[in-house]
Amino acid sequence: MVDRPNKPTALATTPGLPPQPQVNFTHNNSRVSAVLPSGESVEVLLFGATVISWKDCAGNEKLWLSDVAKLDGSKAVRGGIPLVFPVFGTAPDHAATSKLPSHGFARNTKWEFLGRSSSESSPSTGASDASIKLDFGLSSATLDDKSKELWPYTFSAIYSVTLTPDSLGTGIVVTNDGDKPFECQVLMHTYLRVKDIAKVEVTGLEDSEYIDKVDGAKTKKQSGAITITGETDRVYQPAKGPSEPVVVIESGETVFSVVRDNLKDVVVWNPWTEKAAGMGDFEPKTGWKNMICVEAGSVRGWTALEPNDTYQGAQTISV
Ligand SMILES: O=P(O)(O)OC[C@H]1O[C@@H](O)[C@H](O)[C@@H](O)[C@@H]1O
Repeated sequence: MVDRPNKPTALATTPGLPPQPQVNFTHNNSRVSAVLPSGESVEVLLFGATVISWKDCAGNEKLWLSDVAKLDGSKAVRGGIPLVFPVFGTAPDHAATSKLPSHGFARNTKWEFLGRSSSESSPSTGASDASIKLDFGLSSATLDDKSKELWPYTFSAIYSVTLTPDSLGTGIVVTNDGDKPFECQVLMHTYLRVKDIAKVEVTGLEDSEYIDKVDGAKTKKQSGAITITGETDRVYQPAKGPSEPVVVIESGETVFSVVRDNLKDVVVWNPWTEKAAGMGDFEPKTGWKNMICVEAGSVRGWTALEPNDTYQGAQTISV
């Protein structure tokens, strides 16, 4: 080959364009992470398409992740945002899903990375407003044989994780690709990190009915803001509709605001002392003080999909 002394060298960035979001594959391609030019980042495990980290531009972690969470695909992740599909908890009375593991197979199955798309910073202003969307796919064609046997429906799902400088969005699109109808439930089981649960209140669910899973599944009505003073496991039917934010306030300051699109229910969960002590993958044991799960989903009743029907649901968590 002839050596060319004046050969052009590759440029690290295109001149005139502000820096763009970066995507990296790590841990033997089992994780995908994205960093915005403004410094915010997100990391997603292909196993379960589980978001395991979301950091602000100063590197502060926004999600709670157990110190001993299994990140090797041997168990659903304790923390981050596990995706619950096609059943919430177990449903012994729902024949089609009764045999599935608790919270379904999506959080226990390796998803495929489908690609990224980004919106760029404006070259004219040079503003750091770039965002990135990472897409993941799961379908009956790639599901393991055991799950296929337990839930013999033909489906495809695309899960999108969108990072902007001040928000994280997760959204799912499920399509019935088969010739028989199926029913499903969906939930984004988000573990939000807080400094001290004693100083936390959750607003936006005032006057909403909820099923109290720690009190014999009684139906109750929320009066005022939610505070956490013991084991809490509630399935809310928000009275104000999905665009009314569910807000996590700590020491009087808003720390998270969750807006839902087509996810009609909200689960609020904190295991408190005893339940945390009983979970082998929950560390530190005092971790319940630093987390609150605010889980956007569609879990009261079932979403029925006829052949070719599509269901879409999404949440945006702003900081
Ligand atoms: O331990 P898992 O299967 O991850 O579930 C954690 C919690 O998830 C919540 O969504 C449920 O409402 C709780 O009942 C459950 O305990």
